[in-house]
Amino acid sequence: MIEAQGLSKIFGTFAALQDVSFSIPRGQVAAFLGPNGAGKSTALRILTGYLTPTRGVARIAGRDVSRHRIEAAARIGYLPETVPLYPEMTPLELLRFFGEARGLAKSRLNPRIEAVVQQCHLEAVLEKSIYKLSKGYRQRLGMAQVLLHEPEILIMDEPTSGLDPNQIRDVRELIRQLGRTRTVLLSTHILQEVEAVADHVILIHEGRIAFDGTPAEMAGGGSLDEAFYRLTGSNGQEARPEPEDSAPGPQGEPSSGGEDRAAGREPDLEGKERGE
Ligand SMILES: Nc1ncnc2c1ncn2[C@@H]1O[C@H](COP(=O)(O)OP(=O)(O)OP(=O)(O)O)[C@@H](O)[C@H]1O
Repeated sequence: MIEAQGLSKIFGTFAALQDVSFSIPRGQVAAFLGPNGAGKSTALRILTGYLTPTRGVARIAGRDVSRHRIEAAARIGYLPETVPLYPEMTPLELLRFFGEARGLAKSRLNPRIEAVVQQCHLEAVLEKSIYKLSKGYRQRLGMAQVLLHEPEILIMDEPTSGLDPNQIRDVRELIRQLGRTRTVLLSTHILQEVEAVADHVILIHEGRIAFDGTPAEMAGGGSLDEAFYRLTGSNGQEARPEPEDSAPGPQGEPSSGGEDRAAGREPDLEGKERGE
C-alpha cells in the first residue's frame, strides 16, 4: 500500500535520505522509528508528495506519488508534525472549511463531521476558538481534519509529540482504532509508542534503513531499547543521554548540523553528528 523504492533526498550536498526502500502492506500500523535528524520527516514528506525525491520512487497503492499527486492525496490523510490549524476558527468551522475544500458534497459533509467529532472525542470543544484549545485537543482536531475524507492511508509525523501522558494514551488508542480499518504509518522516536501501536517497525538512522521487521524481531528476545541503541547509538549522542562524566565538544557543546545549515554551511557528510 505504501512503498519506497531507492529513495534518496539530497539538500545541497547533504544526504538526508540514502537509498531507502521499504513496503507497508494494506492494514498494517507501521512505525517509522529513528533518532532526531534521522530522516523520518523527510521520508514522510516524500511519501505524501510534499517533497520530490532526488532519486527513487514513492508509491501509494502502486502509483508514483510524484506523478499522481492529487490521486495520492485523495487516498492519504497526512498529519504533519506541526498541525496546520486556523486559531481564530472553532473546530466546527475548521472541519466544515476543510471538508468543503476537499470537495465533500453537502449531504456527506455533516455526517462526516459528526463521525470524526465522535471518533476524536471533540464534542466538548466544538464551539471554542482553536487558540484556546490544549495541545491534546489540537492534535485530535488535526486528526479529525485528516479523517474527514475517509482516507485509506494515514501518515502521521510524531503524533504524540508534546502531549501529556493522558493525551498520549488517548491518541495512541485512537491510532490503534484507526489501524483496524486503515493502513497507518507514523513516525516516532519513542520506543513505547512502537510497542503500543505498531505491527511493523522501520528503523532509520542517518538517512538509511537500519532495521525493517516486527517490533519483536527488532527486540530479538531483549528489549527494544537495547536494540535501538545497538542499531543507532554507536556514534550518535542523540540516541542515548551522554554519560555524566563525558567530555564536552570543542566549544563545550556537541556540534550540530542544524547550526551549520543556519550559518549557511553544509555539515560534514561523513560527520557523526547530523542531528538538529
Ligand atoms: N529543507 C532542508 N534543508 C536542509 N536540510 C534539511 C532540510 N530538511 C531536513 N533537513 C535535514 O535532514 C536531516 C533529516 O531531517 P528530518 O526532519 O527528516 O529528520 P527526523 O528524523 O524527522 O528528525 P526529528 O525526529 O528531529 O523530527 C536533518 O539533519 C535535517 O536538518
